[in-house]
Amino acid sequence: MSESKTTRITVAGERPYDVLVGRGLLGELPGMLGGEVRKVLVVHPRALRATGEAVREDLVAAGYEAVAAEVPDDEDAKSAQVAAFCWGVLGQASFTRTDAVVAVGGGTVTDLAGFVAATWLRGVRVVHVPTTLLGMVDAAVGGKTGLNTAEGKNLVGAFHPPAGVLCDLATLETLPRNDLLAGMAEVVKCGFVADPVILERVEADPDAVGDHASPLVRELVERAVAVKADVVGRDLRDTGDREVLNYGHTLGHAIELSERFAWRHGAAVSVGMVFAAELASLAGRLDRSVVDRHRSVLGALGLPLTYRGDRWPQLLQAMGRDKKTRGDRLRFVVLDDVARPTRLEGPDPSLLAAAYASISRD
Ligand SMILES: NC(=O)c1ccc[n+]([C@@H]2O[C@H](COP(=O)([O-])OP(=O)(O)OC[C@H]3O[C@@H](n4cnc5c(N)ncnc54)[C@H](O)[C@@H]3O)[C@@H](O)[C@H]2O)c1
Ligand SMILES: O=C(O)C(=O)C[C@@H](O)[C@H](O)[C@H](O)COP(=O)(O)O
Ligand SMILES: [Zn+2]
Repeated sequence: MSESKTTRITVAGERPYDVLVGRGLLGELPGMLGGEVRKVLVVHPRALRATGEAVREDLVAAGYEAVAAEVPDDEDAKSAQVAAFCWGVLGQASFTRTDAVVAVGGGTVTDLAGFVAATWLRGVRVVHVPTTLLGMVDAAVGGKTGLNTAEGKNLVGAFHPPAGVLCDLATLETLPRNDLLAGMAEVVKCGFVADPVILERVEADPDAVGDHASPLVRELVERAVAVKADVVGRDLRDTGDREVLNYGHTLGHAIELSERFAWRHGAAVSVGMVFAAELASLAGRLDRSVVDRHRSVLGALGLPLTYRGDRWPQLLQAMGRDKKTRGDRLRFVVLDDVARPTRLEGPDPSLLAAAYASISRD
């Protein structure tokens, strides 16, 4: 894990692909696009206009016909309207099945661009260039794509693995600290469900976690990508093992809807993990010390641990639309211990209310 070299993590599957972690990785883009590609759509958010344009110009200089699609920042990118705008650009430029999409941005942009690539002509190649920590450690890896609807988070989507992922750590230089720390919620998630060393590293030096240039951040990116690559390599389509990556998301996604998508995803997942830990403890499965550890690790990163008490009825309704729900039976990823994830199926409503009471505030 040296600072100068590039780390390659391969994701297994029908078409294995590489996630590269390092600095100055854009030169790898043509290799990841593959020999057949002639046209490339570069999808980027408004905030990254200069970066998106630089990527487009590099591709033109490398002999591609490259066009850009600038999309809104944040969750506004993940809508059917924005996907339709991208389809329009692809259609106007006559993209064929041997052409490709490149996503340059955070998780919202990789989710959108991945969905556009999954649906254009029923599937063209996509390469992700994540520019947020969350994008690098989670959203760009694994092939889940998604759009939000008025009723909830990621309710529309497809499984469409990328041809490759370039995690260029230099892009984190401009990322606001709050966004870096929100992304760390997903890193901590990987620690709780699979890799306890992540938790030990964060506990040992929480200040370094907020410094994008620290070697610790690089190690955490590599560890989290390794966890995700291992899980999605075994269960791309979320039929079993992959559910563990949804730890904290049942309540987390409901909070995002309740906040009309104004909260960062990682912040909502942070509260969701504390809730899941309390639930597991009340169900007699998880030791209190591990619940306390959730609060101390996430709290040390300045992530939220509580949510509004008055929103419980709406949250409960939104959780009914979670993808793990079967019929009217809510299902939660919970822990028996650190790195021992399991499921809690159809918990009693009083248990859910008690767990929520322990994380709610006025
Ligand atoms: N598909 C998956 O497996 C998966 C996994 C985890 C999260 N997600 C999704 O990812 C999304 C969250 O992603 P996110 O936290 O990256 O949010 P985001 O994409 O909204 O990015 C956060 C903000 O940072 C800006 N930004 C991006 N890169 C920047 C940079 N280098 N410098 C300065 N500003 C920059 C963006 O324009 C945006 O305003 C959610 O929609 C979530 O559902 C998907
Ligand atoms: O990759 C997965 O699987 C995950 O659950 C990772 C999550 O961090 C991510 O937020 C994902 O988009 C949630 O998926 P969903 O199926 O609950 O929409
Ligand atoms: Zn997530």
